[in-house]
Amino acid sequence: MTDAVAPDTRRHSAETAKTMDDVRYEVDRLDRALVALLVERQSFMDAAARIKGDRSRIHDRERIEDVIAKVVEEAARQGLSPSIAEPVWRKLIDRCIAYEFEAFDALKPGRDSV
Ligand SMILES: O=C(O)C(=O)C[C@]1(C(=O)O)C=C[C@@H](O)C=C1
Repeated sequence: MTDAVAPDTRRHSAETAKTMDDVRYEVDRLDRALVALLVERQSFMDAAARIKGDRSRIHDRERIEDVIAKVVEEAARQGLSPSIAEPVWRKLIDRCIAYEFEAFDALKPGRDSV
């Protein structure tokens, strides 16, 4: 009896993919991995909502530009197109801020600041 996991014979790289089924199998696999990373990122919005005492600190323009600058630099280093990286992260942060406001208000109803 072995507990070895059977290799996934459908796996491809971008170079070995021959059909759109091959491409979509990989895109779906990567999307699942991205969702898992975003769930982890989202969990830190819950933590930020818990830690920030003042509702006005949720939207932090200076930190937003710091995050974007770091992402754009890392995207260039790893080869992600800047025309994907910057707008995707701006939208992601925008949605994370909305989520953080909801989490803050659920945790601290009626609290504008402490
Ligand atoms: O760094 C923070 O203060 C966060 O809450 C995280 C985050 C982000 O999504 O990266 C979200 C809200 C802030 O306005 C800035 C950045």
